[in-house]
Amino acid sequence: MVTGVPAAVAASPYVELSREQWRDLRKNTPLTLTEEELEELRGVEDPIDLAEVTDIYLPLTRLLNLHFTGARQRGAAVSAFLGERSAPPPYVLGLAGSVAVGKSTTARLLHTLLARWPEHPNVELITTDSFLYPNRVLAERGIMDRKGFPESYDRRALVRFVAEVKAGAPEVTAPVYSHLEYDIVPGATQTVRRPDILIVEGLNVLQPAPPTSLAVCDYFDFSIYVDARVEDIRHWYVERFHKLRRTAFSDPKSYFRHIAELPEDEATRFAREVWREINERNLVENIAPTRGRAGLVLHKGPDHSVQKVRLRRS
Ligand SMILES: Nc1ncnc2c1ncn2[C@@H]1O[C@H](COP(=O)(O)OP(=O)(O)O)[C@@H](O)[C@H]1O
Ligand SMILES: CC(C)(COP(=O)(O)O)[C@@H](O)C(=O)NCCC(=O)O
Repeated sequence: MVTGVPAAVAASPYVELSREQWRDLRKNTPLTLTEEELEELRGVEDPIDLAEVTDIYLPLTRLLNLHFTGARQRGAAVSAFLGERSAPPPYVLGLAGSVAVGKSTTARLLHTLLARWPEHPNVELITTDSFLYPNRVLAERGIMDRKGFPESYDRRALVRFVAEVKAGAPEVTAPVYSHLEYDIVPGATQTVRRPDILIVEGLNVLQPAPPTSLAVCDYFDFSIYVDARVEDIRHWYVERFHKLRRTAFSDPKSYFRHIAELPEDEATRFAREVWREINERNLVENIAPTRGRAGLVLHKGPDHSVQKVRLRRS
């Protein structure tokens, strides 16, 4: 095979690119973040490095910018046909993957990088945890240990939210979930105001719709699945748990404040159990089976660096 040419995956709509092949597709996309800005963006939680931004995320924003432009042109063609002069609808980008695979980190980076393009300065981000049922409802239904499974979400409210944004509503509001309190915050809302791009990040955003209704992914212009080996994700989950134990869990408002006082080995045991009984099950049963629906799959190695990219051609 000629090197540099992406491999077509046998009997699959994807082309597979190595990290190097993908990196070269950055072409002349300018570097839009300095080391200082990256520092500001990553905060204490995200030790993402600049090479990862330049090699992986800049080519990705170039692809998304081209795709966005194509979607706008298609929208304009339909408007011309209808003789309308309406504003173009927001471009909706879905971002899926396991708990702890790095979805929030990827979403935050894309948010910042995409907003630097003149064609789409107004980027909004919503995470599907906003549409989890409050703990009271989960407890009433006996599914407190199923948080993150499809049935723990108010899926109709989520679909309605994205449908309204996509329809160009001037203001659409969503509830707010607090990871600290491990619950929906009563009365709190966030508002999305006609963005150029809406990023919808969550475990189950690629789940197909039940018969006779629509799913949130029916409104996506493009979608990304963040992938890694289960053993690596488990390790990141436990590592993040310990990091949180030293920081957020010691807050008196934290749902997990009792964990901050546990000895290290007991906390590890607890984190592994939550991983195994909730998050890994959800990954295997519900999340991983949706990977083949994504427009792009980013496959990470054990150090979080993206090693392989699969891009759907059709
Ligand atoms: N590119 C990266 N480089 C280094 N660490 C990362 C990267 N992406 C995520 N992480 C770390 O992995 C853990 C899980 O990432 P996070 O974005 O919180 O996952 P999710 O939103 O999928 O639950 C966090 O501790 C985060 O800091
Ligand atoms: C809040 C989550 C369900 C993720 O929600 P998402 O925004 O992906 O819809 C997840 O982070 C979570 O809390 N899972 C429950 C098990 C656990 O505590 O790890």
